[in-house]
Amino acid sequence: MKWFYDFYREIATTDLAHWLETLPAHLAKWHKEALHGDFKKWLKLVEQLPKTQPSQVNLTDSVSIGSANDITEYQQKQINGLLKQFMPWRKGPFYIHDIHINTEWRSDWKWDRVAPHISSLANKTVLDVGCGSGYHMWRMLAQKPEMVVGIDPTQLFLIQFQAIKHFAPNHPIHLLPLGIEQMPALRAFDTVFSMGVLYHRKSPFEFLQQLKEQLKSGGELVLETLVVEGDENTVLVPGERYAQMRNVWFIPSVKALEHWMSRAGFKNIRCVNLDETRLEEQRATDWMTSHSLVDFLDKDDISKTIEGYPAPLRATLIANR
Ligand SMILES: Nc1ncnc2c1ncn2[C@@H]1O[C@H](C[S@+](CC[C@H]([NH3+])C(=O)[O-])CC(=O)[O-])[C@@H](O)[C@H]1O
Repeated sequence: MKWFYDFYREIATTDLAHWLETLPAHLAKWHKEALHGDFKKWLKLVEQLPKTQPSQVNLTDSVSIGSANDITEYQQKQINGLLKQFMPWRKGPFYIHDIHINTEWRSDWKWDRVAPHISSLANKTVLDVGCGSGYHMWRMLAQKPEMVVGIDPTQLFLIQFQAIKHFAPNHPIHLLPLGIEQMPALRAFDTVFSMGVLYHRKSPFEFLQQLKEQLKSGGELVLETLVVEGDENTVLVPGERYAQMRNVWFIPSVKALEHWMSRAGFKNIRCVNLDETRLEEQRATDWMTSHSLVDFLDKDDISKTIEGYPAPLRATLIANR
């Protein structure tokens, strides 16, 4: 697939070149499987997006590409209709020629909590593990890194990412449909982000190790995850569901997570932000019309999930390899 060939060319002469020993085989396998389902239909729809010439790309305080004045009314309707085919849009918001993709999550609020605490990304090589539709990668790009690479195994997120990238194609930003477990130990990234993924992993220590193996010596890990109140020995392992999510395994306290990170060999570990998820941050919209946070909390006491666990509390921790 052309997207991936472009990426191979871009990394061939960089520290990421080792990746080419495994990546083509993983993507070839993925491609064979993907072309059976919805992905094939989505791919055709992405190709129907009209080519436009955006007059501006603003990534500093939003992800905003082009304005309505750059295109005809007909094109705006066409773009809107095609983008709606990629619902549900969960992570954003995006503004494409003034079409507001009002996503379920205000991912910009998470970025506002994280960004003040990270080292500058200028001229850096950056990995975002579990990047979703790539919203935060676009915001990272505003700091002029050398390259931003995201990995996320969810097909719809790859399509949403490519739909956005269609309107701003010439930026060093790539999404690959991989899980972290498919990554060789590259030790080549200056900064590795992993936001909203740790609690989905069955083995958090293995996950921390996998993140560490992507970093250069001295490189920075930015880890954002669900936490609970408690001491070094407090960890919530919920039942089948947590806030209706099925695949949630470990929700540690900040102290426990710091301890885990230290055992995994990270240095200079610090928690830079702690925040309760507000109902306004995750809600149903015209672009994601099904259930959202309000339906996942106890309606008589929103400090609890409907399963009776503490409501989502998220922490950002930063550390170095
Ligand atoms: N093995 C895996 N390897 C990599 N990614 C994975 C894996 N398994 C699942 N994911 C991906 O991790 C992301 C988690 S969402 C966070 C998005 C963004 N970072 C955010 O901070 O808003 C949070 C949530 O849905 O709870 C999804 O996009 C999965 O496809």
